[in-house]
Amino acid sequence: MAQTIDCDKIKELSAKYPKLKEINYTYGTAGFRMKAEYLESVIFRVGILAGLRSRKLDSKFIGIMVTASHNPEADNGVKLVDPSGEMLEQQWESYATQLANAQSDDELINVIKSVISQNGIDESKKASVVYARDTRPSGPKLIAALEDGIKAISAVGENLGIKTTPQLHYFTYYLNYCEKPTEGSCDELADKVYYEKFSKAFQKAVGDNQRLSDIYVDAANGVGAPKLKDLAQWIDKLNDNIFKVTIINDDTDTRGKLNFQCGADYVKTGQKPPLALNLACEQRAASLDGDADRIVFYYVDEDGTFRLLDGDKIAALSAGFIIELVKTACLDISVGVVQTAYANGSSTAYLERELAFPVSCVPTGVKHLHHKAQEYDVGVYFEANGHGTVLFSSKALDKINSDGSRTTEQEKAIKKLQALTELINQTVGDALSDLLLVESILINRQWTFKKWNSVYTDKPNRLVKVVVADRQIFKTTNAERTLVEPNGLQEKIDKLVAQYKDGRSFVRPSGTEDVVRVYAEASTREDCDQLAFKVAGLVYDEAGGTGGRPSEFL
Ligand SMILES: CC(=O)N[C@H]1[C@@H](OP(=O)(O)O)O[C@H](CO)[C@@H](O)[C@@H]1O
Ligand SMILES: [Mg+2]
Repeated sequence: MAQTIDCDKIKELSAKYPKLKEINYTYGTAGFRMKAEYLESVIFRVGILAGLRSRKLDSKFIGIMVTASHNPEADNGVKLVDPSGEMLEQQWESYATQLANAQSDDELINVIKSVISQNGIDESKKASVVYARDTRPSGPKLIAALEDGIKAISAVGENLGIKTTPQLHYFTYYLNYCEKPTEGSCDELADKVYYEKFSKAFQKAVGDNQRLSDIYVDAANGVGAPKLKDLAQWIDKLNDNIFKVTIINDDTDTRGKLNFQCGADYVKTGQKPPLALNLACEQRAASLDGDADRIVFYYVDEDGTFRLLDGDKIAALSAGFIIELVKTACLDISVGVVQTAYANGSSTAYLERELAFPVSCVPTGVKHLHHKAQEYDVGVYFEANGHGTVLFSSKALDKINSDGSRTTEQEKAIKKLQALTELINQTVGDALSDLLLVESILINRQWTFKKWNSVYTDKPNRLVKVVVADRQIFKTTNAERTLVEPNGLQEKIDKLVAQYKDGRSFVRPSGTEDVVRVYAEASTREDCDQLAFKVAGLVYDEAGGTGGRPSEFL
């Protein structure tokens, strides 16, 4: 008789992690994310769900990442990763929410049984999961809860220890689809295959070109610091004169430092460098976030102005380079770009009008961008905040990797494209892979940051948070650019927007924080700030603002 789930074992282990009655959990854009102390029961149950998903998918490894990315150090979170390294399938997000909210152990068992029957899961199959965490102090305790969940569902778990989120995504794919050497721990192997792959591809992508000036990388005092250090050493071993990086904010030991006044989110939101980084004119710098899946670049120009090269600029740089190679190689491959409403209006205009790319706008959250990008032969997607990657379809890969008689120039372009397909982490946006991608393009083009920045000029923009009593009352449509509810609010926003030249503003509830976000852009900084302030004030006054009313920008 086929083995069935061991309800007693589940109940016994679950008793260690009772659900907090008052909390309603939701698997949102970033999985589950909140104060770490509320997460033990959730993470225990995520272990169970991963086991079920693995059984459903022929015992393939399911990935689990424990991280809260750019959130404050006291927060934590968890995300599930599907076998090919992509984000969890949508239907299973709702199972995750149902499991997390089961109030009693009996209810938990019922949800498990219902997932099993709805999916026709063979309970006797082997279940395999692979998991990692970032550097947060709450990580070890949550990993212990996860391991109990894995045990409860009788799955086999591979612990990768401390990794970046994209490393976990890549290694989940690797375990399922690449040949795995038998010796050595998975923890070490995950680092080795990652460093080897990306350092070699970088070497290939830069070719014989001259290196550029040194670059400072702010690692947000997170996991990106040790991993980038190792990766840079691997690159050095292949070519010690091509990439000189100085890592700052690399303290992963001192409490309270993670993401504090540093990191990609701080820099992008504040449009200023991390604290304690005094940039000389045109000194190149970049910031990662706490789990190293996002990156933004920046410098200060002659008159002291801070210049941010965000996800939109990364998309423009990479799409522009790729299309040039595709054209030189005379390949019949379409390249499209996917953005969200937060993309700067100038970037969309540049991509559509000057580079003639098809550009789509989708709701916030990488999964939406990723899915849309899969519709192109080559899909370039980046959120403005610096999270993104490039996807090469199998059609594109076949054409890039096929043999044929070619001119020397075409051959060179093909080789570069091949190198890019290896250099880009196609499972998910990856700050370290994106850093190398940008660096290799700039090296090929011999471009300074200033030159890169000059491809188009960002419209002044502003992102504001408004705290309201209930953000769930905000409902949007049109890829989140239009409010449907609260009733009548969109018309009022439209009236404000119409008062500003090139004005654009939209309002949506955050999926990761208990706030409503207001975005505004206009042709001048003054207009933009005024528009953002007015829309934020409108939201506060008309939709249950609490705490302080948004203040004007100084
Ligand atoms: C404006 C903004 O940057 N929003 C971020 C943020 O989502 P919100 O739903 O806006 O809280 O976190 C997401 C997950 O990291 C990221 O995908 C998204 O881009
Ligand atoms: Mg992140």
